[in-house]
Amino acid sequence: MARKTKLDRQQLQHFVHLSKRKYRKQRSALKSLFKDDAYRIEPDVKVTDRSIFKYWKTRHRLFSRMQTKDLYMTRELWFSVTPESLAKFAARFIKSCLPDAQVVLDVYCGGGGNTIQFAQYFQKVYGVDSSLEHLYCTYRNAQAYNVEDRIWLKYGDWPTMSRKGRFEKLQIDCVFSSPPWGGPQYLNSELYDLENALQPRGLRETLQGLLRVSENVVMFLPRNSDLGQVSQVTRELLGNEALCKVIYVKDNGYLKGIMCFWGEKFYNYSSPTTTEGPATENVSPSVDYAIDG
Ligand SMILES: C[S@@+](CC[C@H](N)C(=O)[O-])C[C@H]1O[C@@H](n2cnc3c(N)ncnc32)[C@H](O)[C@@H]1O
Repeated sequence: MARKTKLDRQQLQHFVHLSKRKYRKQRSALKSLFKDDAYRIEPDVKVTDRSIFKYWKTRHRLFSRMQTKDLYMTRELWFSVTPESLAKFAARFIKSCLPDAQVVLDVYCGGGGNTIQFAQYFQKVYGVDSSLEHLYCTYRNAQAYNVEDRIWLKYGDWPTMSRKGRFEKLQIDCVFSSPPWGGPQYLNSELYDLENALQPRGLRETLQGLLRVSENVVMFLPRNSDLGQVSQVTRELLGNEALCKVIYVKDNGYLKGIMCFWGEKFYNYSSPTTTEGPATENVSPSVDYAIDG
């Protein structure tokens, strides 16, 4: 079947504001990406870049449809897409805790690992990223999962959007964020410093901005994150009695990171999930689980 490679008017609608005059340059760059069918990964055609070969070998863990469909990946996305099992877990857990939720915002949406899974469970998903190439990949990947009609992508720098109060009036039910961890060296130190190593802003500023959009916030953070900082920031921003649920998430038996949940509906929810894996640390005010997605 012929692949649709042109960006048409209907598709352009899903790139919020890009039809505006001030985004002329970005619109034309986006058209070129579509026209060139850029960053396409065909099933079973080996990647030539040796540095990403090990990621390519387990590509089905990133996107299960990579085995049968064309997906779209920049070099950076090979290292940073949330594995599908974890993205699915996050979407399902949020849906269980917030059954009436309809609108989710995915800040730092990358190649759509999370956006696509959210779109399977929620009516409308906004994705924000400062890389036009990544937004393009998100849209293409959403097409492979037939959920492109539910996603709305906004190009730009999140700290700037946050400062300007973008998304605050849109009645977002839950905001998810998977910020850059600063490359593979995030594991170099025993304890990951959430104020100084997290990109492009530290935990306090990031969480503060996300809480202005919704009272339900989820962040995907390194597994060696300093939970003392999580506790401190939670208390500072939400009061001494506030809680944050921290879930250790695994993919294929490997610990991939932690998911931090802020919002009453998350910590009052008792899930029928398994609790295997590393010993749970009771870092007040956090509640920890280990879950294999
Ligand atoms: C870890 S990746 C997100 C991966 C995503 N959850 C997925 O599954 O594909 C982080 C993303 O943040 C984006 N980013 C980095 N700095 C940004 C900024 N200042 N504003 C918006 N997006 C930014 C990067 O382009 C990258 O796509």
